[in-house]
Amino acid sequence: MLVHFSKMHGLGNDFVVIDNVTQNIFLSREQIATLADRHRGIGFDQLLMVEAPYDPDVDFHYRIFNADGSEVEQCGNGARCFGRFVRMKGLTNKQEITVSTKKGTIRIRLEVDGQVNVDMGKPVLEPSEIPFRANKQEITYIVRAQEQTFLIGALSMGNPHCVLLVDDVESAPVNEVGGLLTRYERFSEGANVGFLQVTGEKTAKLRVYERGVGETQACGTGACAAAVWGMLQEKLASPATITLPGGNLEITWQPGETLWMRGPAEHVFDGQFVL
Ligand SMILES: N[C@@H](CCC[C@H](N)C(=O)O)C(=O)O
Repeated sequence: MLVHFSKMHGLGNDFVVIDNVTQNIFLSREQIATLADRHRGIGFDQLLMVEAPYDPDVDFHYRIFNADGSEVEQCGNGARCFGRFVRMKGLTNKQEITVSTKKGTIRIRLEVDGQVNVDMGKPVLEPSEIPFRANKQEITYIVRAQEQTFLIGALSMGNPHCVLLVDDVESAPVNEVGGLLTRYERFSEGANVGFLQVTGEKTAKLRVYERGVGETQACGTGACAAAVWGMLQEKLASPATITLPGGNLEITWQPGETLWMRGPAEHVFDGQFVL
């Protein structure tokens, strides 16, 4: 069987996108991990599946798989590529698309300048919903892992995030500490680990060690989570420009409101593989 796909990226966070509205594809965890291999497969950080809606109030359903084959709840850079993909493939002619995901519904707005703005929903701060095992309703915690102590922010954008404030993001131990905290026991589902350096009232730099992948060029939900954490601590103001290794995202949020994430989405090539 031939599977048609598009290779896309959002700030270098790269994807294989499969139209499962007109195709009927099932991939096992192992098959996804093999396809994600950058030496023996196509190579990608996440695989995105565009599906027909289950709910009549939305336009599409969106499934997301990490490079290790695990299915996850949300992907911000992927959401922008999803919006560009469904328009490019003629699956919709709408400028604003409503999409259900494993955790919640997002709204994707295709703007005239080519940027894509996504209503990512409300950040979740309750520990029981992150899912972070803590009993206090706070978002900054002191945690100990492998005899080291960290001050972390823990919150969810549908998927779980941990954020650490650093003085210099370039020299931050992203692989070492990211690799440790992504599996930290109090995150029952694991976590994406962001290293945030605030550089101005509305600017910050960020590197993210993604759960199920490792460090990526950019993490959209990571930028949302880090911006929210910075704003709640009054270290950052909205709208904030978050600079990731792959480029900039603009995050607009006020407490109690839904969060908007704005940035680019690029198509690289179309291809086919045999299943
Ligand atoms: N790259 C993504 C996040 C993808 C999922 C993440 N690795 C997880 O396991 O939650 C983004 O742009 O948000």
